[in-house]
Amino acid sequence: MKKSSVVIAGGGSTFTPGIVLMLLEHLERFPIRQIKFYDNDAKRQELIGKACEILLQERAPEIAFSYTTDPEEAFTDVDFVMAHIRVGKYAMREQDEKIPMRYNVLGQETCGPGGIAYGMRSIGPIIEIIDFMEKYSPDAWMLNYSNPAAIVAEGTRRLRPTSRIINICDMPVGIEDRMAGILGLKSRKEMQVKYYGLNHFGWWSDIRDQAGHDLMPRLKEHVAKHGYIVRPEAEQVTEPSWNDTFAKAKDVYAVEPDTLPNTYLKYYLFPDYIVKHTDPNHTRANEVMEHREKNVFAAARDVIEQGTAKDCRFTADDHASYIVDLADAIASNTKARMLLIVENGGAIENFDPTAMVEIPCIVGSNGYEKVCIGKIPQFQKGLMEQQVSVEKLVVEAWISGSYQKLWQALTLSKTVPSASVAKQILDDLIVANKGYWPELK
Ligand SMILES: NC(=O)c1ccc[n+]([C@@H]2O[C@H](COP(=O)([O-])OP(=O)(O)OC[C@H]3O[C@@H](n4cnc5c(N)ncnc54)[C@H](O)[C@@H]3O)[C@@H](O)[C@H]2O)c1
Ligand SMILES: O=P(O)(O)OC[C@H]1O[C@H](O[C@H]2[C@H](O)[C@@H](O)[C@@H](O)O[C@@H]2CO)[C@H](O)[C@@H](O)[C@@H]1O
Ligand SMILES: [Mn+2]
Repeated sequence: MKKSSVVIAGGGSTFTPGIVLMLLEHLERFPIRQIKFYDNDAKRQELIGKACEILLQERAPEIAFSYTTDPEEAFTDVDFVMAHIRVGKYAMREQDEKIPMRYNVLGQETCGPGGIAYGMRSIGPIIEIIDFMEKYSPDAWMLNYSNPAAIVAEGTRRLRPTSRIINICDMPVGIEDRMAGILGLKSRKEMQVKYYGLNHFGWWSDIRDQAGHDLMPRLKEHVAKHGYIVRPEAEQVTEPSWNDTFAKAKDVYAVEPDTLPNTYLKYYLFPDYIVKHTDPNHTRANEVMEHREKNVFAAARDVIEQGTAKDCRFTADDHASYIVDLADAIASNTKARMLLIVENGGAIENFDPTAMVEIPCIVGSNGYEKVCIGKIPQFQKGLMEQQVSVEKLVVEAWISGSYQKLWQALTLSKTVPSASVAKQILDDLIVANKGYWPELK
């Protein structure tokens, strides 16, 4: 079996050690000869790089390993680019979340004005990474987690339409794990799902077991009472803010009980509730800096100080397993059915063919084939048309440097109450994002 070479772009990410652990766990089915890290922040990447160097040396010394900020070194001789960059890092995520709250509008990493601001920062650097890949390893595939995936995907569709990039999200598989828990199944992989929507904006319309039995009725009964909380009677181990999100799915489901919702729909259907329950001075970015970032970097420091990764506290979850499954599906032509963010092209019959939608695809060595969804209901179609227009306007604004288009994008977002509030938020975001956004005229 051919051994693959992988570069992780955003080497200093909190998710990098998890991906390394997952790659090591799956060497039998997805053999690796080389792992490289690439980041534009040498200092941040060095800690994760040094710790992973020790881990790899102990667990798989045959795998060549290096980390660098030099694009030529990073992108030469690779088969897969696994990208998860955060342009502006947590400091800018904090701004994205706090600025809209000044106007009682929700502040979120990928939804509403925060997601729009993040999108405007991310398009350029993602295109730069695609160009590095195509220059130094033209046959490679880029598997992209970098958010906001919906806007990034539309940006790549417009600016690099023939590039070998696949955009993905781990939220549906995270929810599917919970569904499997609710149903008492061993793994989400025992379910075959039909799902459609935009990224962080979708619905399950059909879920069956391997024998073809409909699992939706049992799931609906549970979600109607408990949302996606698997065992409501037990103590919850998930962070409280995520726990609230999984519980709130109960209310999101009540609005449209024919399907099961992605948790992110709460931001669009209950924005007033979100604003009311958000501390404008301490948002999710603060929580992540105080917990995940602190813990991952402390774990890396421990490995470096002790000179061994024997008892290291790195962990891997769905995020890691999903991207490794995707790489494996391409490398080994597994024809796995996976949710990907792809150009609609008629897969959702009554929806814009140029929209980037999240739907099941069959993945193999030639890339992916889309599963046909057919017609979607009016409620979902209406919401998606509004949201996809926001995403398209953001990309249009980035390409043409248009203040007007970005103002329209913010105005059209279901999370923003009026054009005047949209303008005030936009003007604050322009100041905060100086140096990251193209100049708008
Ligand atoms: N698609 C999904 O479902 C999903 C799931 C989880 C995380 N994510 C995304 O993964 C990314 C990483 O998340 P995190 O919380 O670990 O962030 P993080 O800040 O810990 O890591 C991001 C890394 O990207 C680097 N970076 C920023 N700009 C860069 C550039 N232009 N070139 C190279 N490197 C660059 C930073 O220096 C940093 O080390 C984010 O975009 C996040 O939104 C996506
Ligand atoms: O607030 P954060 O940074 O903790 O999470 C934001 C991301 O949330 C989703 O990813 C989750 C995933 O669903 C869960 O299973 C686990 O792997 O953690 C991830 C990150 O915490 C979402 O899909 C991402 O797009 C968001 O960036
Ligand atoms: Mn996601």
